[in-house]
Formats: sequence, structure tokens, C-alpha cells
Amino acid sequence: MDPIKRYLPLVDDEEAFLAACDRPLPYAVRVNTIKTTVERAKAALDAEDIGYEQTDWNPEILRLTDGKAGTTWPYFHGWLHGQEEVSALPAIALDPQPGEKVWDTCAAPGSKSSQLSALMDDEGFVVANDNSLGRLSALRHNAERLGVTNVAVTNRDARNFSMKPFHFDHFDRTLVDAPCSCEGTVRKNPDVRDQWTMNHVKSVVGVQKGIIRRAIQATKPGGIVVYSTCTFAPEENEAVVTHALESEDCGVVEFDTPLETSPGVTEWEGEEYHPSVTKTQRVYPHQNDTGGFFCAKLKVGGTERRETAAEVGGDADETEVEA
Ligand SMILES: C[S@@+](CC[C@H](N)C(=O)[O-])C[C@H]1O[C@@H](n2cnc3c(N)ncnc32)[C@H](O)[C@@H]1O
Repeated sequence: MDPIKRYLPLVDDEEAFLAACDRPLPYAVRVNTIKTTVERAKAALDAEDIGYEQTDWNPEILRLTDGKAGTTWPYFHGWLHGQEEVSALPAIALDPQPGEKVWDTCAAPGSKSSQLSALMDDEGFVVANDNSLGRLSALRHNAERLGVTNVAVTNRDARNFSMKPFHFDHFDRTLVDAPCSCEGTVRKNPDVRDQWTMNHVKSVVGVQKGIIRRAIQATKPGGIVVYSTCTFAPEENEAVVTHALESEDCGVVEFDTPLETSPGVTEWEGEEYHPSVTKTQRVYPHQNDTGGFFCAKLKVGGTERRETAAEVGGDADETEVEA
């Protein structure tokens, strides 16, 4: 089965959705404001004769019109970072402030961690965690190239992440950019169509639920947790958010994005989800000519429900799956 067709009942324009999924993804770079400005980065691309278009929703994201920039000096010196346009959304929704303590639970290879640092003017503290040592080596390389200095790297399973090494009990904000079945990346990686299985979806859902719960527990009351994936599967999106709402002290909050998005769905294949998941946002490839994405913003507290890390361990028994 072509997994992309599984989601036709969810989209407003089936033909445009299928056509967009078949088109190659435009190559985009994010300007690294820790090292340069958008104007200087644009001048450097002009000097290298590399064409670009500034996206209308985020001046720091440039679509390159003729090829990649990975072998050019502005890239080598960390002025630019190759990052899919729509994947800039979760860090913007998290909205970290300079000086805050931020946990990136699934951080490698570091696109969003370095974006978080840039949004924080490289001030404060970002804990970039991932359970894959190999992928963390790419993250360290990226952090070095991009001149990020407020990041500490940890190599833990986020589901039972310990706060003991830190001198504080809670983070201000936490990002869960979860491992997922990745159909939203089909324009960049058409192989996901052949690799997709329902068994993988079922196994990764257990990991996602464990990580989102630990993220909420590790974030201060009033703090923010953003949960994102690059899958269209409601099992990995709205169902995971519903699980978090039913088991932890949190609620879904609305957030602004200049991208065209669709609200989260409240029903899928006979399952009903929490009504507030309509405040989450789905991005389909045909809406903005990007990859596919899901993003939910949660505020911690307000429900008088606070459970322990040990209880989350129940979810952590599921098979461990990497993106
Ligand atoms: C979607 S990728 C993250 C991409 C990253 N946020 C970025 O922007 O560059 C998901 C990551 O989750 C990691 N992962 C999978 N299971 C995990 C777990 N139990 N704890 C921590 N990280 C995990 C994978 O190794 C993978 O790097």
C-alpha cells in the first residue's frame, strides 16, 4: 500500500496533495543569526552566484533556486544551515527566550537545537539530547560550525531522562521533535513509501508517548512543551497528544503561524481524540510547497495532575525505534 494514499480522507485537495508529494522538495537554508545577518548572508550568496528566494513567512529561511550551498564558504563558516522550511516551525512555536533553560529531547543532528540557540541569542542553556551517539556526532559538528556555545549534549533515552545532573528541577521549555514514520519527508526521501509499515507506526507510538510524558514532567508549571513530527499519521500525532492530555498535567494552546495549515483531526479510523487537538496544526505539502509536518503546543499545569517518572516507565517498555 502507498502510505501517502492512506491520508487522502484528511486533505482538502487530493489531487494537489498527491502531486506535491511527487515533486522534489525545494532546497532551503536557514540563516544562522548567531554568526551573521540575513542581509550579509544574501550578499554572500550573491557573491557566490547562488540564486535564492526569501520565504514570505520567515525572512531567515532562503529557498535556493539552483542547487545546494553545502560546498560554499558561507556554509562552511556557519552562516547557513540546510534546513527544510517547514521544520523551522516547532522552534518558532516553542518561542524560547534568551537566558531560559530549554530541553531538546530528540535533538540530533541539531537543526532545531541550533535554531533554538539562535532564537535565544546563544544565551541561556539548551540541553540537546538524543539516544543515538552516531547522530549526536553530527549534532556536535553542526554546533561547532554554527558557533553555538549555549548547548550541552546528552546521550540518554528521553523517556527516562534524569534531572539529577542539573542544578535545577525543571526546564522552562521543552521540544519533542519525535522519531516517527516520516511520510512527510517523501519529497526529500521517496523511499519512505516502500519502507513504511503499520508495525513501525505501532512501535514508534510507544516511544513518542513515553517521551512526551517525560517532557511534560521535566518542564516547569506554566512552561511550554512543543511536540512535532514529520508524519501525517494521526496515531503518532493527535493520539499521542491525547495520551499526554489524559495522563499528564497540561493543556493544548493555540499558536500563530504565517504558514497555511489545517487543524488537528478529532477522529481517525474509529478512534476519537481529545477535542482540543483542533488547536494543533497539520501542514500538508501542497499548502505551502514544503514537506509535511505536525506541530502541537502544550502548556504545563492547570489540571492538578502531576505523575512521577516511574509511571512513565510503563510506556518505555515499547520497542526503541530511531528516525
Ligand atoms: C526527527 S529526528 C530529530 C531531528 C532533530 N530534532 C533536528 O532538528 O535535527 C528524531 C530523533 O529522535 C532520536 N530518538 C529516537 N528515540 C529516542 C529516545 N527514546 N530518546 C531520545 N532520542 C530518541 C533519534 O535518534 C533521532 O535523532
